[in-house]
Amino acid sequence: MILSDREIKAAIKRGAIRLSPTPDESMWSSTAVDLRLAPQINQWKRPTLGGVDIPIRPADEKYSFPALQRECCPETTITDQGYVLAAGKFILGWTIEKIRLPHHSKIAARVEGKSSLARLGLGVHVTAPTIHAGFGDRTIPKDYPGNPIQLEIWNVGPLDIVLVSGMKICQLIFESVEGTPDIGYTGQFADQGTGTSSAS
Ligand SMILES: O=c1ccn([C@H]2C[C@H](O)[C@@H](COP(=O)(O)OP(=O)(O)OP(=O)(O)O)O2)c(=O)[nH]1
Repeated sequence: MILSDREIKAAIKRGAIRLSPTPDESMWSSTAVDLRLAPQINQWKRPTLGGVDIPIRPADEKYSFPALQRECCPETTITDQGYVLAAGKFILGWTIEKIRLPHHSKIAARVEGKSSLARLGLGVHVTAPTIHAGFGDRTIPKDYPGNPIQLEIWNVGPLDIVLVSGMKICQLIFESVEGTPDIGYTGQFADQGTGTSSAS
């Protein structure tokens, strides 16, 4: 079941969802909360060894997706003039907001686009919107704010689109999970955005 704004705020209050910084009033709608674009973006360049072989990569950290991202997806910063995402281009971005979903809280989320941007051809993920129960919750300290969400930003429209740091870029939809998951989120992106993984 999708949580209403009231339920999301109540969950934040009791610590079942952590979202920081706290969204301002302009970021709320009835069943979602907007998130903003951080200044750091990453652009893919071709790997030196040719194609990408993620499906057959050994489970060794040095061959992992985060390692590939470190090697082939250098970071740049959006300037005050903004970043022009040309028609047909694809970059990775981050949300300013960090999120933590304690897995015992039985809440998961989905990151989705905003219609006003989608109508221009701007997308924020490529078929992978799942934010797992337990995301951002691997680090134990109670006051740990969680991790940012990485956005797969693409422009399929005919116009170049200027991305500005701090703009509302996507929205989060929260869902209640039936039953308590056995495990939290321990996948390869568990530490993303913390400075300890490629995706930071
Ligand atoms: O647009 C998105 C979607 C997901 N995530 C984060 C939250 C999610 O909990 C985690 C893992 O997502 P997913 O399960 O889709 O990744 P995977 O490719 O299956 O990797 P793994 O199995 O290691 O988790 O990545 C993002 O940062 N951005």
